Amino acid sequence: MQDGGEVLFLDGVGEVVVSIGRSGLSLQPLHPELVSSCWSSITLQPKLDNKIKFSDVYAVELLDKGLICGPWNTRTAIQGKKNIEMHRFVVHGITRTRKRPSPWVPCEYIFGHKDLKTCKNWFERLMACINNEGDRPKSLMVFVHPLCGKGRGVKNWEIVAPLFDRAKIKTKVIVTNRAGHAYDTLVSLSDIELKALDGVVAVGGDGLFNEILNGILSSRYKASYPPTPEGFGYFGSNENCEEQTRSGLNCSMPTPDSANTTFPGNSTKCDDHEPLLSTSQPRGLEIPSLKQDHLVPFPNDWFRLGIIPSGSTDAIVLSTTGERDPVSSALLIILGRRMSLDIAQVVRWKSSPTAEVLPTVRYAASFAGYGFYGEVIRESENYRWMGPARYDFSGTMVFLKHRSYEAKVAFLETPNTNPLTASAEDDVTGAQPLQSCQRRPRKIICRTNCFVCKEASTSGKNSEGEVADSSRTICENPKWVWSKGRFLSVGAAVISCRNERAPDGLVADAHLSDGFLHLLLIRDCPLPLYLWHLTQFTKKGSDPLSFKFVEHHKTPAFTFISSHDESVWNLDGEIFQACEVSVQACRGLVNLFASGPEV
Ligand SMILES: Nc1ncnc2c1ncn2[C@@H]1O[C@H](COP(=O)(O)OP(=O)(O)OP(=O)(O)O)[C@@H](O)[C@H]1O
Repeated sequence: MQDGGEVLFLDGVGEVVVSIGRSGLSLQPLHPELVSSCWSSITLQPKLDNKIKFSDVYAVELLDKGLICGPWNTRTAIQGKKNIEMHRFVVHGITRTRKRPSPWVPCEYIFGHKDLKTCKNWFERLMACINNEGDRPKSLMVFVHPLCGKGRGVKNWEIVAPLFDRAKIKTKVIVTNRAGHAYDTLVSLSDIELKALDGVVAVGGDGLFNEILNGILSSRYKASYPPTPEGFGYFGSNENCEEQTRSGLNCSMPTPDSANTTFPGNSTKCDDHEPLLSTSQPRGLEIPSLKQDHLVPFPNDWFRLGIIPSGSTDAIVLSTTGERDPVSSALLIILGRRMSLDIAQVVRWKSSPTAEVLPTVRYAASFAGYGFYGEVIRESENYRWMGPARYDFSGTMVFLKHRSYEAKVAFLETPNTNPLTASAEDDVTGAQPLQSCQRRPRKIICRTNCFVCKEASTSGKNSEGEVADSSRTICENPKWVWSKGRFLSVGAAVISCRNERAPDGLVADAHLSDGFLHLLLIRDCPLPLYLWHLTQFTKKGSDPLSFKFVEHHKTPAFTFISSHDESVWNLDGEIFQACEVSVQACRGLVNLFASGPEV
């Protein structure tokens, strides 16, 4: 190779001078007059940029000797293309599809040279450059849910698996055979085994992702339970909980006996009706000890979770990438994109008013909802045979019942918790007409490189790359605010929860890692008004939270108490029976193979 680059043949372009820079390859066609713009419209061939960034190259391969096409232009199309047999190597990159700006598709640049040694030399140098791109995963565990969506899990994995092979990423693939399979596998994985992985990927929907999240965190994340308001809590009555009072907040620590009494495989005592619990086999699990030093503490800076969207809603993927495209998501994983994600820690104190107090921890990545949201999930279980259409059907049924629930909610007010809608006292009857709220602040939408999330995540890192656990010290001068009455629903969105029905999500300006929950309290109101509110979610750019019967509070934590017998919550689309819960946002608790929504 000479200074200033080397002449190689590029398939469809002809001779180009190729040189390696710090961040990518530069290409200069030797005969630009011969290069037609239409060559790039051939599938897999990218628009000819003068630069191929290493951060966008997901694999390099040496090919057998074969034909390389000359410049692809109108003249060659008429006269016939001049193909030359050469030694070849291929650079696999990504490009955007023409129709929409966002989804990524793989593309390839095939280079040729008459000398095999030259090709090998280029191949090795490029491999070294790609390997220098930090953060790319080398080993992943992949769970494939064969029945998710309309049975798309296996098919989607078959589509993207060759990309992982090409990128030389080792994948241990497990096709789940029951609910709870992924959870059990991850809980029983030793820390040494987990440490050998760069991440875990769900080929499924939000439910499989939730299972993986809980499987990873339940025994490895040790933190205080969420703060609770004065007068609430079972610290005296439960020997398993150590009372802690910090900054005027009640905080209790999960203990070996209490922290992990929740999910399929490790529930010792269960008064739930969660489908996961009934289908998994209970088994004795090692209970994590607080004194045990985990090799994989959470939060940390390296381990990541990924999703290849294949479910019926895929709200987590849509909210974190802006797309619902298995190939784009696979490329984000392979290229090692990273962003941190807040997680809601949900502690159930009681599953029903008469049940004994048994703190049970669950984690949710997108949403925790009660009332309407919980009922829809419970009802939809009766209509599984309908497939994803069951949500519309049961949603309509539950809507028509128009049930409201007596409940008390206390949330932490912080300087960031300015009232985003009408105050709780504004409308006790819930029967006021629609009115726009005057005080709603300007929405800052979370996007790729979001400055709001960046600010939050950089403030909590220590020198060893571990992320300081910031979820415990929530705010300096917290104040609990109570909201009581009859609610149609109570929900907490961790992220925007975009989905195909709600293009802006439940909360358009929710951020992926700012450390806050968006608490939505929907007070009882006449059915037509409730319908009006719900239909606003389906319209892009509308403001479904600007009704007087809707309270919207940005808060780090809240506590909920209902005396209703059949209280069910919806956690990331999965059922969770609970009448008393406390919830907190754990800022940046996990990392995701994503770079934020490009919306
Ligand atoms: N092989 C399996 N058979 C039955 N259920 C499974 C299996 N693997 C995972 N599950 C469970 O199925 C539930 C739904 O999974 P997921 O959300 O990934 O798919 P989905 O098609 O979006 O489903 P849903 O519409 O029920 O939310 C999860 O609780 C998951 O744990």
